[in-house]
Amino acid sequence: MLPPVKKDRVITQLPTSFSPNAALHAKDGFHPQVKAACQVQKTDTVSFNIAKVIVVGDVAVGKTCLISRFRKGAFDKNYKATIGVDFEMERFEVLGVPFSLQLWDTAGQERFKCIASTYYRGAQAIIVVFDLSSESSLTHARQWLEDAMKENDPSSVLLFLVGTKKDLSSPDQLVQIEEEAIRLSEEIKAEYWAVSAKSGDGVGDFFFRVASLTFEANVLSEIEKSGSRHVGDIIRLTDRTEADHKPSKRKSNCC
Ligand SMILES: Nc1nc2c(ncn2[C@@H]2O[C@H](COP(=O)(O)OP(=O)(O)OP(=O)(O)O)[C@@H](O)[C@H]2O)c(=O)[nH]1
Repeated sequence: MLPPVKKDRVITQLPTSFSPNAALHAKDGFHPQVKAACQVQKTDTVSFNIAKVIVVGDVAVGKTCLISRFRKGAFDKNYKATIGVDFEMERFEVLGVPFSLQLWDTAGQERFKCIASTYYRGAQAIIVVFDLSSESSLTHARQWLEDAMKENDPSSVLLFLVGTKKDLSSPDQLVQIEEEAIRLSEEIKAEYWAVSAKSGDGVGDFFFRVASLTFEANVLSEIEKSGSRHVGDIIRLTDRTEADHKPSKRKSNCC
């Protein structure tokens, strides 16, 4: 039996995007069909609803710190490279329905890239991270995205472009790099966010947005697949047990 979802992980409304290109993603709230499906479902019939999220980007851009800041509210200034992939699960409740994000933190180091890429498949969201104080990490973002997309269906994956280490840049430096980041995010149809794992700025809002949008996409996809007119069945159709989604660390011979 899983413990109840923490009170500060309860989502009742679609969080606003604080992205500078928010207009691109503006929505009044959750899709009406999603709200209807959630209203009639009985939470005791629901076990787990899960979205796989992969986090990619250059070495030391701050992928691990971004996840730790949200999950543990902590920031570690010492760099410890991710070896291959790390996996974390964060539980939410969205519109009364238990929902989890499987967060796959992949290594940015070239020598681990091959191992990490074997975990890209089946993602519902891809978070491409770059460092706001490093132009080259933004230039490489496109390649990270292309590699991650090779393993996924572009029509069903949500994309986020996240600039980290906002605390390190002056407003003038930020304007310059953000211009390019916003241009890229519009081109690849990603939501752009600027955050700091050190101060926590934007981190919570960002993950709440990821959880809400992936939840909504999951339910809508089930509605479409089932063609069901009985919205009460939708949530039950999307039920997946946590056990069904336990990652199996596959061995790879590719590196
Ligand atoms: N000032 C500042 N430093 C940060 C921030 N986020 C991460 N760092 C620092 O950047 C370094 C790398 O952070 P990580 O989170 O380990 O980077 P990573 O992208 O996971 O690295 P790999 O696992 O090698 O791919 C660490 O020394 C962090 O303390 C931030 O928001 N602000």
